[in-house]
Amino acid sequence: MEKHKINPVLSSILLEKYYEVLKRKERGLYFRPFKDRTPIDFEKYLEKEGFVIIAEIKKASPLKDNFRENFNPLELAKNYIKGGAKAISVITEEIFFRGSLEYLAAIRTITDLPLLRKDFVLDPIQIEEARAFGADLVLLISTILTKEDLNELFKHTKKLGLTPLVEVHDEEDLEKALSVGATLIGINNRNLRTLKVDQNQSLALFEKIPSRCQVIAESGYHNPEDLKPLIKKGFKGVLIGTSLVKAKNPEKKLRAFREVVDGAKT
Ligand SMILES: O=P(O)(O)OC[C@@H](O)[C@@H](O)c1c[nH]c2ccccc12
Repeated sequence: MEKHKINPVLSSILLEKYYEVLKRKERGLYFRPFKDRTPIDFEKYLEKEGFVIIAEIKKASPLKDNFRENFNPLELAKNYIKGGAKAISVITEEIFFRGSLEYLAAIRTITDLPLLRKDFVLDPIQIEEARAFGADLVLLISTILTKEDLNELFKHTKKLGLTPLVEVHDEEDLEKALSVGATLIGINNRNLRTLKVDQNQSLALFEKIPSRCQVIAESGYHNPEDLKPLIKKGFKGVLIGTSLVKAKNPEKKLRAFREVVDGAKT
């Protein structure tokens, strides 16, 4: 696939998002349950934590419908908390991932852990939503944004007191992220143009990131042993979705990942 040809699934998602943004702008944002809450400074939080596991609430994906029977986002979040998650990522995209902003707000009522709004953010109004529904962090995906848009969204996120997690997949994405001043970077092992996952992507791209940045590895982690090379290299954390959501016992699965993290400390 040519570099700039966007995957048809991704272009459908982006089209849906433009439409959602238009609807939101027309309707306005009236329900703002957490508008007075002070968000957590996630970069400071990371400095005092060791390697963190960010556990993701992910009902489905464009490639796989419903990862678990009887999906209950609150139950899952409780399992993650008991299993030792240091932050929770909540996918809020509704059509392809079957997520919801409601899940985000509901989870905020049961925990003080940092929460990430995971969506395809194209417009500042989505950052206002994230803040209103209890998020601390917002994912900004470098691949789908121009440098100008990334810059505007990055500044807006900071202005609202939230932390931008800028997601990159390759050097071109990274160059954009660094040019807007990103200091918290997520390397997605999944190429959003081909949808293929390669764990080596994180390890390779890490080398190109200046040491002032804190780096999180994202996607495709199923085996606890896979965290060892990340910890050794100096990653600050990992984002895990599918393997936890699919697990019979997500709390136990998370504990297995945690054991590798705790073991690496000694
Ligand atoms: O389910 P996985 O392979 O553990 O991956 C989680 C997370 O990295 C993935 O859901 C993700 C990373 N970047 C995204 C952007 C949009 C939607 C989803 C994502």
